[in-house]
Amino acid sequence: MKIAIGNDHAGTAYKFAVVEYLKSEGIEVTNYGTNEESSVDYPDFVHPVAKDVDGKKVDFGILICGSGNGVCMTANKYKNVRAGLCWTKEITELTRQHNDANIICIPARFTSQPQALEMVKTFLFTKFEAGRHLNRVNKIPMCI
Ligand SMILES: O=C(CO)[C@H](O)[C@H](O)[C@H](O)COP(=O)(O)O
Repeated sequence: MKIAIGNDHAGTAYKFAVVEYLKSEGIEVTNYGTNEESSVDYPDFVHPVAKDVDGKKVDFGILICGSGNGVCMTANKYKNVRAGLCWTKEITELTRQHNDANIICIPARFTSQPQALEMVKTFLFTKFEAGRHLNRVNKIPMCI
């Protein structure tokens, strides 16, 4: 499995914890996020992740900022990206099972670090249910 990860200054500490977990599992990860806690602009660290997911260079993306919303909005500009904002294990399961999300967006300022790690594990290993959900996911891209 190949993963791309990105974060702004609000997500730096959580990013390091997530990368450590991924590496301990033998998962290949490309880190596009800032490694500093000084203020940066989140889109600069989202576009490379979204491009890799959009171009199917990686299986999944992980994005972390303060609220999770800015990274999510940016990533969802890409045609083949389905980025889901997750704040509980259950929401994370649903974003994979029902929405076939390929990027998880984590709000570092509104989740604990153990919770963020639990969500990452859940996201990577929960399968899309397809069926009725596939019809709906296929209707997401804009037709205009
Ligand atoms: O919400 C965000 C983007 O919508 C991100 O959470 C940023 O991390 C947040 O905006 C950063 O805020 P700061 O006051 O500049 O640290």
